[in-house]
Amino acid sequence: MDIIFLREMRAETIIGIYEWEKTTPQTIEIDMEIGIPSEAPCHSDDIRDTIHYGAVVERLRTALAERHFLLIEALAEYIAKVIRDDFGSPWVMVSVSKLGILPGVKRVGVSIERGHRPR
Ligand SMILES: Nc1nc2c(c(=O)[nH]1)N=C([C@H](O)[C@@H](O)CO)CN2
Repeated sequence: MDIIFLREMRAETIIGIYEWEKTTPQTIEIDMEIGIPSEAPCHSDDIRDTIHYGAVVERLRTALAERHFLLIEALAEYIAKVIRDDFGSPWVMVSVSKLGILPGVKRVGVSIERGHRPR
């Protein structure tokens, strides 16, 4: 399967289980691997045959500005669902990191994989 990857996308969102986190936006970092439905764009050279990565980023930035989650797990699940349902990806890997939230830890996060990845 061919994969589009996006690394270290930063976004502002309300995320967290503690009271201060429910009012203060935090910067999160998102890494994505997005399976594309076919090899067609490699041959056609046509953006209509693939997933427009700019459209993914725009869609997620809008959603993250509006949606609030408690857990990074739930946020990662939401992102995976958007990519699969709205962009038609058969397989995604999504990692969400919080930066500098724990003393002595540069970043902490979760990675999830959804859908089927054909060999
Ligand atoms: N597995 C998780 N553990 C924790 C989460 C989380 O989203 N998933 N969140 C927090 C707090 O919001 C924390 O990031 C604030 O310091 C704690 N543990």
